[in-house]
Amino acid sequence: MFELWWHFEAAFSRFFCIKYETVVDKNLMLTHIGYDDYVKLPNFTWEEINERVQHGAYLVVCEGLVVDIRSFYDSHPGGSKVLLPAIGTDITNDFYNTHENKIVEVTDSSEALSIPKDITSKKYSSVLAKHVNHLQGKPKPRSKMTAAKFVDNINVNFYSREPLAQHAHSRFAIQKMTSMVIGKVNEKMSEKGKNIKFHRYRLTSKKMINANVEYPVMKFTFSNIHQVNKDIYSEKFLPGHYIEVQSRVNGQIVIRSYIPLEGSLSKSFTIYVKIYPMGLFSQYLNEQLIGYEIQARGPFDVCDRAYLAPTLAESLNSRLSILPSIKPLIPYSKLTGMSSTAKTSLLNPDSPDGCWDELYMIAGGTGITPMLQRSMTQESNTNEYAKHKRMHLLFGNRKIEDVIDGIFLEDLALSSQGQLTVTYCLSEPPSNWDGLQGRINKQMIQDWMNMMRGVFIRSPNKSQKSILHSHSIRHDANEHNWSHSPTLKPQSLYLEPKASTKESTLNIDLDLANSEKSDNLIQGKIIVSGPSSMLAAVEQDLLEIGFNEQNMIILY
Ligand SMILES: Cc1cc2nc3c(=O)[nH]c(=O)nc-3n(C[C@H](O)[C@H](O)[C@H](O)COP(=O)(O)OP(=O)(O)OC[C@H]3O[C@@H](n4cnc5c(N)ncnc54)[C@H](O)[C@@H]3O)c2cc1C
Ligand code: HEM
Repeated sequence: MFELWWHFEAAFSRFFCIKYETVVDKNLMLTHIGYDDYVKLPNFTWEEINERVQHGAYLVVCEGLVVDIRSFYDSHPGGSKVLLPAIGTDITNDFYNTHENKIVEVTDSSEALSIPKDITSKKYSSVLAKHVNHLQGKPKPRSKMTAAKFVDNINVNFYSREPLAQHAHSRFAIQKMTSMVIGKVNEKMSEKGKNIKFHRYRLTSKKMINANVEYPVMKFTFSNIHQVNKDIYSEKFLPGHYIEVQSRVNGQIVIRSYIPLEGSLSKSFTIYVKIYPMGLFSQYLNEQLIGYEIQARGPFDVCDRAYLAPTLAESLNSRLSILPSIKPLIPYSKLTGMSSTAKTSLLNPDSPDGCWDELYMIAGGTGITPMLQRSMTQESNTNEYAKHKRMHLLFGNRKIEDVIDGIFLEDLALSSQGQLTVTYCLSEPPSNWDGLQGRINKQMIQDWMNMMRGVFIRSPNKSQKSILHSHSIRHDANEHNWSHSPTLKPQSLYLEPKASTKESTLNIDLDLANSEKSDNLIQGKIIVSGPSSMLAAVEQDLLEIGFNEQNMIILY
C-alpha cells in the first residue's frame, strides 16, 4: 500500500516538475534539515565514505550531506540503473541537473598519442623499420556484426557525448533525500583533500594499440560526466601521476591504478591497459561498450605508493652520514638560484621545467606508460637551457607485436633533435631482428649507458657507432651533432662501477664528480618501470653496476 502511495506521489511530483518546470534551487536540503539537526549530524571523511561504499554501502553525497539510499534505491522513479554508477560520488550536480549538457572529450588526448598517419617505414633507418607491419598488426577481416557491436555503434554515433539521465528534481524529491541523510562531510578532515573523491566518467573511445592478440593493449579514453565541475583537479597530468579507476565487477567494487597519458581529470583522460587473459578488471573493461560509466580519482604521485629511492634533497640530508664517500649532486637551485618547481617525484625538483639533464628510462611492456606521459615526451627545445636535456629509453618487450607506440616513439625521437633516443630489446625477436636481444641484464644496461653517454661526451669510436646504428634511431638525425653535441661534461650521476670489464666500464671521472667545483655538474636519474620480476632484476643490476639508490627511481 505504502509502495503504491509512494509511486503515486512520485509520479505526481514528476508531472508537476516537468510540466511546470518547478526546478528547485540548490541548498534546499540544508534548509529542510534545519541548523540544529545539521550540527548534530556525525562527520564523515571522504576516506570513510569510500571505504563504506567499497564494503557494500549505498552512500551518496549531496550538498555536503551524506545520504544512505539503500532503502530507496529500488524504488527511485528515475530507475535504479541511473543511481548505481553515482554511488560513492557527489551527486549534487546530477540531482539539481546543473551539469553541462554535452560531454567534451579533449581531442588532443586521443589524437596526441596515436600513430602519425603520414609516417612510412621509408623514413626510418632503425631496427623497427623492417617490422612496421608487425607493429601495426595484420588488417583484421571484417567481422560479423554482433548485437553488442550494433549497440556500440548506436552509442558511438548518438549517445556517447550525451549526459546520463538528466532531471532537475522536485521539492518532493528533496524531502525524500532529506529523510535519508545520515551525516555530513568534513572536507577538511580528508587526508588527501579533493583528490580522494571519485568522479564519474564515461568511455568515449577505445582502440587496440599493439598487435598481440594474445595480450592486447587497449587505449581507453574516458570523459568526465560533469564537465563544469570546478572542484576537481583541472591541471594537466604530469609525469609520475597515476589515477585510480573504480567499477563494479560482478557486484563487487574493484579498484585498479593506471597511468593517465593525457588530459586532466576535469575533462577527459586516456589510459593504456594491458588485457590479461585472467585479469579481473582489464577483461571487464575490455568487454564494455562506448558510454560505459566508471569512477576515477587522483592524480597521485607514483612514488607515494611505490618504493622510492630517496630524492636528491633527502639523500643530501640523510645519506651523507651513512655513505660519507659519496659526493651528492649539487641541486640546480643552489647553482642558479632557481626555485624548486617539481610537482611529482619523477620530475627534477631543481629545474624550472622539471626535466633532468640526463634521464635514463628502462621500461618493460606497459611499463612504458610513465615514459609516454605527455610532458615527459614533450619537445622542450624552446630555449637554450632545455636543449641540453637528454632522455634515453631502453624499451624491452617479448615480441615485436608487443611494442606499444613503437612508431610514435620513433617519430618523437627523430623530431627531438637528439634529445630522445630509443633502444629496443626483444626477448623473442623475429629472425631478421637487428636490435638488442634477450632479457635486459647488467651487461646490456652498461653497454647501453656507455653508448648513450658516449654520444654526448665524446665522438663515438667505430664499434660504438656500429652498435648505435644497429639499434638506435638517432643516427640519421643526429650523427652530425656528435662532434659538437652539448657538452655535459662530468656526469656526476655515475659512481664507480663495482665490477667492470674492458667493454663495460663506465667512463666516470670520479675526481670531477667528487670535486668541490660545481659548475659542471649535471643532474640525472634512472627510472625503471615494468613487470615486478623485471624491476627487481634491473634494480639489482643497477646496484651491482655501482649506481646508488639516490640515482634511481624504481616504480614498483
Ligand atoms: C601505479 C600503477 C600504475 C599502473 N599503470 C598501469 C597502466 O598504465 N597500464 C596497465 O595496463 N596496468 C597498469 N597498472 C597495473 C594495473 O593496476 C592492474 O594491476 C592491471 O590492469 C591488472 O589488473 P586486472 O584486474 O586485470 O588483473 P588481476 O585480476 O589483478 O590479475 C590477474 C592475473 O593477471 C596477471 N597480471 C596482472 N597484473 C600483472 C602485471 N602487472 N604483470 C604481470 N602479470 C599481471 C597475473 O597473472 C594475475 O594473476 C598499474 C599499477 C600501478 C600500481
Ligand atoms: C538519491 C537521491 C535521489 C532522490 C531522493 C531522487 C528522487 C527522485 C524522485 C522523487 C523523482 C520523481 C520526480 C521528482 O520528484 O523530481 C526522481 C526522478 C528522476 N531522477 Fe532521481 N532521485 C535521486 C537521485 C538521482 C540521481 C543521482 C539521478 C541521476 C544520476 C537521478 C535521476 C532521475 C531521473 C532521470 C528522474 C526522472 C525520471 C522520469 O521522469 O521518468 N536521480 N528522482
